[in-house]
Amino acid sequence: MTSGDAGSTDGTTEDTRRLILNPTSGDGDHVERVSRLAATHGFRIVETERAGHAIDLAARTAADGVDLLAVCGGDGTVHEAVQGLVAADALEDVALCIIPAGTANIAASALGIEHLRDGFAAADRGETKRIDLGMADGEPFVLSAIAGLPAAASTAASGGLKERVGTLAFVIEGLRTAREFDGLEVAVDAVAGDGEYAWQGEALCLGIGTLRRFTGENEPSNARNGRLEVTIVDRVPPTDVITEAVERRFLSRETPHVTTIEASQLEVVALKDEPVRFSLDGERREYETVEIGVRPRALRVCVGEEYGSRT
Ligand SMILES: Nc1ncnc2c1ncn2[C@@H]1O[C@H](COP(=O)(O)OP(=O)(O)OP(=O)(O)O)[C@@H](O)[C@H]1O
Repeated sequence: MTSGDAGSTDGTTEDTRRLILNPTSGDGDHVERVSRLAATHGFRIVETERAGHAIDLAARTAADGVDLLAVCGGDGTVHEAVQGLVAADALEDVALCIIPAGTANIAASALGIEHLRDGFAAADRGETKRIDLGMADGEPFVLSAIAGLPAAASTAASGGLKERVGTLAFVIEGLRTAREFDGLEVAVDAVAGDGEYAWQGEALCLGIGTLRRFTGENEPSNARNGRLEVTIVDRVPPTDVITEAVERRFLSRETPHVTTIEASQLEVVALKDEPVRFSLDGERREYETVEIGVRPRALRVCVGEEYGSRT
């Protein structure tokens, strides 16, 4: 195994497949198994040694001649690896394959990769798709940018709840876990398909999704239309949100307190003195003003068979 700070290849082995391994993600019991699978599937491993390390490790892959980068960890590790590829301008040279070993693994799951083995199988099948990349003030995100709910809520809502009420389940889960909640006073200006869209007021939450969707069916987004799914939930009592989530799911009805638009870019401005706290793929960020856009189909990813046949 190569240490995290190892440089490029030693010249004696072909190193076009590399795997960044976060040994601390999930419950941390995946290292041995992943090491064995990586060897079988021809990946050279580099382990992360600290938070943020996957950014540097990914940034140097293209220069080292890597064309397939596997990332083993959860959504946070994937987020960092993509940051590294963007920083090195390497999105065209290096395809990404997620090997799920985190707590929630929302990105892997959205791409049809549920288990470690599925990740390696996807790498071997070699089918890649181009997916949209969200950008928040220049920082890429794969899944979503969420404001207004505690960070814990931006991980997956429980499967059962999601089955019952659809993708808005994450809001309900957030309300359940929030001990105190201040609301979110923001102005949102978006460029939508049919013109400009402006919203201002107090929201319960704001969800901006690429691979992740917040309303509609339980299916994940295919993240290939060059647009962000923007969902604004007004500040209303939790019971209203639950009712509306159910109405949306089962009656496909537009509901008064949940606004969904598709936008190619938007600006979010905090209307209070304090910055707005966002979760970018689960990583915490704060902004007084943030420009959020999308780079259409900028990221090449390996996909599971089911995703491949669906899109
Ligand atoms: N060697 C390391 N030591 C400590 N922290 C690390 C190390 N390598 C990576 N990290 C940090 O671990 C954090 C959590 O990783 P990640 O989000 O991938 O897993 P998770 O939280 O278990 O899963 P998920 O995000 O899917 O719920 C990341 O923010 C990353 O910066």
